Amino acid sequence: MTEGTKAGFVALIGEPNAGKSTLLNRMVGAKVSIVTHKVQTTRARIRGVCMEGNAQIVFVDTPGIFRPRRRLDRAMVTAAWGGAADADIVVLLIEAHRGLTEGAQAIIEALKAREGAQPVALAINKIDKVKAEKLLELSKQLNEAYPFVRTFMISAERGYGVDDLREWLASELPESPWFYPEDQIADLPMRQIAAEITREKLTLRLHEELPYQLTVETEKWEEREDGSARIDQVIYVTRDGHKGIVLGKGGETIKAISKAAREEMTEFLGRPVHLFLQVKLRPGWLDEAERYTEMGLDFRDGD
Ligand SMILES: Nc1nc2c(ncn2[C@@H]2O[C@H](COP(=O)(O)OP(=O)(O)OP(=O)(O)O)[C@@H](O)[C@H]2O)c(=O)[nH]1
Repeated sequence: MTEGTKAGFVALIGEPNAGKSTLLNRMVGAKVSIVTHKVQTTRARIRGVCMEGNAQIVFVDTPGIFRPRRRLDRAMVTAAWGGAADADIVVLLIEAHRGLTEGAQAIIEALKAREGAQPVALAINKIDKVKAEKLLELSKQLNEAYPFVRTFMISAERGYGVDDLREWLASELPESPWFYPEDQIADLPMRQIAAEITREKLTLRLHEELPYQLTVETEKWEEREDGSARIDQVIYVTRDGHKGIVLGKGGETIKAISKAAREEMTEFLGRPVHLFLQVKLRPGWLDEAERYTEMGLDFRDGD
């Protein structure tokens, strides 16, 4: 079907923790990206697709934009801006209670520096956390800082204002045939979704710096005759000492993580899953090109 249809790409940008994944999940109506309380959980460029009337909106959920220090961080930032560059519309998410932070200011400066760029809409998120007067003031301040084409006040978590934003995005998209079959919600391969699920459980369970230095890969995926799936994954750690932390006393930690991940995968796939996790030491993974490609990032971006 091409007659009267619209389709296009929307990039969600914002500081880490602004609520990009929550907004994406709310718009797409399914758990596509991974939401946790920790910052910087979105490493890969994940897209969700949603239908609004005759329009197909393809979201590019970008990693949080921040000041890059490490090589991996730099690759993430390039991926974030790469997503924005490909998009028809950019939506900048700002946290209502934090306002125009230094980080937000840096993003606005970067937006201004682009040439012939797409329209940028402002979405002030987490409005459930502030009073109305403060919102109006913030909206004025932000619109003075950048010529946003529209301003939306939303709460991604509670769903306030999200329908308006989605309807507006649909109305702005160009006429085009759809990119994906209507019932398809995410183009992220199942193996990668399964790895993201395990990584989310690790992040929730293990605190401080450690989760950041972990990566999960799905090594094998076997469809069984009884309708179940056997999934083998490897958790790579960068230091030998981390292995013990991930395994826990008597393997308790890894067992709990495995159970939680398996339950979520079973629910996601709608059929039984047998999950096998292994922990391996790979000191150099942060610098290995292959790992970056698995995460949807271009290694050269970090140079
Ligand atoms: N109170 C409130 N909390 C929200 C809202 N939207 C998101 N959050 C919370 O903010 C936190 C961060 O949300 P995410 O969606 O993971 O943020 P993100 O921008 O994708 O973060 P990165 O992946 O680190 O870039 C989570 O704990 C969400 O539950 C909102 O409208 N109101």
